[in-house]
Amino acid sequence: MKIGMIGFGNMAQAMLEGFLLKELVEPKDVFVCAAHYDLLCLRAQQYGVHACNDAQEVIDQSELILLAIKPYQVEALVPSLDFQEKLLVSVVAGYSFEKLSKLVSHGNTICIIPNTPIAIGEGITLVEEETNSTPEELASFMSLFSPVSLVQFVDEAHMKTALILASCAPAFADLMIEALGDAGVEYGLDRKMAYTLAAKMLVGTGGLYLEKGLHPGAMKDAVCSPKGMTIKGVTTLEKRGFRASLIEAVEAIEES
Ligand SMILES: NC(=O)C1=CN([C@@H]2O[C@H](COP(=O)(O)OP(=O)(O)OC[C@H]3O[C@@H](n4cnc5c(N)ncnc54)[C@H](O)[C@@H]3O)[C@@H](O)[C@H]2O)C=CC1
Ligand SMILES: O=C(O)[C@@H]1CCC=N1
Repeated sequence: MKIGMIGFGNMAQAMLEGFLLKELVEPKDVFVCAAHYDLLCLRAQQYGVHACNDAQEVIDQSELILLAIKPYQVEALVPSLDFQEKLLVSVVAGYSFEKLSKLVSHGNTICIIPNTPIAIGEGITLVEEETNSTPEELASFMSLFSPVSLVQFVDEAHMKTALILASCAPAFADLMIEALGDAGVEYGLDRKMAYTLAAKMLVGTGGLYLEKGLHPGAMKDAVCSPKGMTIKGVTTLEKRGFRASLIEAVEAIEES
């Protein structure tokens, strides 16, 4: 399948890396454009994909088009494009199907929110339930995204909350890896090893939940021995409002 990417920043490159890793597309079948052509050419060369002059050229060359520009760039660009009855898959946060499809000429639309771990085939892709895509188009979309991510269909009312947990929270996890890494370095661990331990701990703890389905509180209790080491850290985090901070972070985005 020939795929196009309008916008070739962090999210587009993460998706492309996942698709290439799982051999879902070949670089010669990928067409990309971005705001700065010279920089685009350099990045496109790194992946072996085609750099196009503009978004219309991307659409001309592709069968399925991914829209990966910033939300504030959508109104100025999308209405000027002719999608030629091809499928547009938008990753733009804050653009529901109802809002985006009004701007799309001659093409069906699926609104999704992926997350950056899609680059290693461990992503989450939230898909807004409302779409005008055909069953064939939906099957094409699934063939691309299900090998690289957990695909979850979500109603429009809950897309924002789901995207905070799936797509914003990787940044929270990164803060945790960085902070635990700093603490490890403070006590003499090599920095790379400290980050690796923290990162693998997050992957394994998440995996344990997904595999066993235990309550997170029960998983925490299983680590805390009576009068042991872990409970001292847990009670310190509770006094400092660790869980409340995470809840407030979600609320801050939700209410923005
Ligand atoms: N970064 C993330 O983790 C996630 C991002 N998203 C969504 O992905 C979209 C892109 O975000 P990022 O990749 O993080 O931003 P970015 O700033 O890294 O990339 C934006 C890209 O759009 C290009 N662009 C700007 N104007 C253009 C135009 N007129 N024609 C063609 N390309 C143009 C820029 O050159 C750049 O390549 C946003 O709408 C965001 O809401 C969704 C889920 C997660
Ligand atoms: O921060 C943002 O706006 C984008 C959307 C979700 C993750 N990154």
